[in-house]
Amino acid sequence: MLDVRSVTKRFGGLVAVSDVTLSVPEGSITGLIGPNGAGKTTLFTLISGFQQPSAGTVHFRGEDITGRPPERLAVMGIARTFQIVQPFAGLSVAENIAVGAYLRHAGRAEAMGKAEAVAAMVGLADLERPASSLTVAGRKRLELARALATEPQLLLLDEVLAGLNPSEIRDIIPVIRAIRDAGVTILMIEHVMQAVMSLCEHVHVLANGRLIAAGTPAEVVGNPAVVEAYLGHGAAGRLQKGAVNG
Ligand SMILES: Nc1ncnc2c1ncn2[C@@H]1O[C@H](COP(=O)(O)OP(=O)(O)OP(=O)(O)O)[C@@H](O)[C@H]1O
Repeated sequence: MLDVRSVTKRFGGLVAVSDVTLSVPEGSITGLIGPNGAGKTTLFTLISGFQQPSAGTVHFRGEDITGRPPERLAVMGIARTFQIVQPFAGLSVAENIAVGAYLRHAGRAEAMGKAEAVAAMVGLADLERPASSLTVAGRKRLELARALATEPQLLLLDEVLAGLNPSEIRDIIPVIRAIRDAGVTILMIEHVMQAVMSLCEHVHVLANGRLIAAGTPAEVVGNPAVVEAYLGHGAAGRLQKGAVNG
């Protein structure tokens, strides 16, 4: 469904994303992991049209979409969430979700109807309350709902679990799986490995802007290059020695 080919993004002298090639199969939940500053969010901004790549191309369903603006990509069926959740504080929960629904439903009644259906799917109740009164977990669900209300085929999730406690994470994992089961392909940036392990069929690992590993979650967490990217040079060897000695 999505093909990222040799994509590079430079900010002056800094290469935030360096020659990254990856694909996301239709119907999958694909993970994108890596240490802080690896270039994950930058790669999302390039796929979703918020920034232009310095080099490389992005194809969606075989069509070159490189550099197209986010609003055109939304119409094509690509939606994203943001790491820092910023609901319209003066609007109700339902109205916030309807903002996304207006993409495909011109009338208020229709957009609000769509918002209610999406809210039920992500487990948001009490839709008339102001969005500003939601807890962090509620805001994360709202962020998910706003993107879903645009009726995407491809959903890019940027750390939807960040800031949640373990029981909130356990509660939202089935919601993400249900979204995929409803026909939405998902590419997710995630630091919570428990979620990556349970949700993703395939994971790509970025470090210093480069793709350093790809495979099933079990394969990548056992990959010495991945262990070193997270824990520092020589860590894989030290861990192995510790395991043998211990
Ligand atoms: N607009 C920008 N201008 C200059 N440098 C930037 C810009 N956006 C990102 N960077 C730099 O690019 C690198 C990659 O950042 P990015 O936010 O993509 O990493 P990340 O993997 O998403 O990190 P995290 O897990 O902490 O969110 C960092 O060094 C960051 O400081």
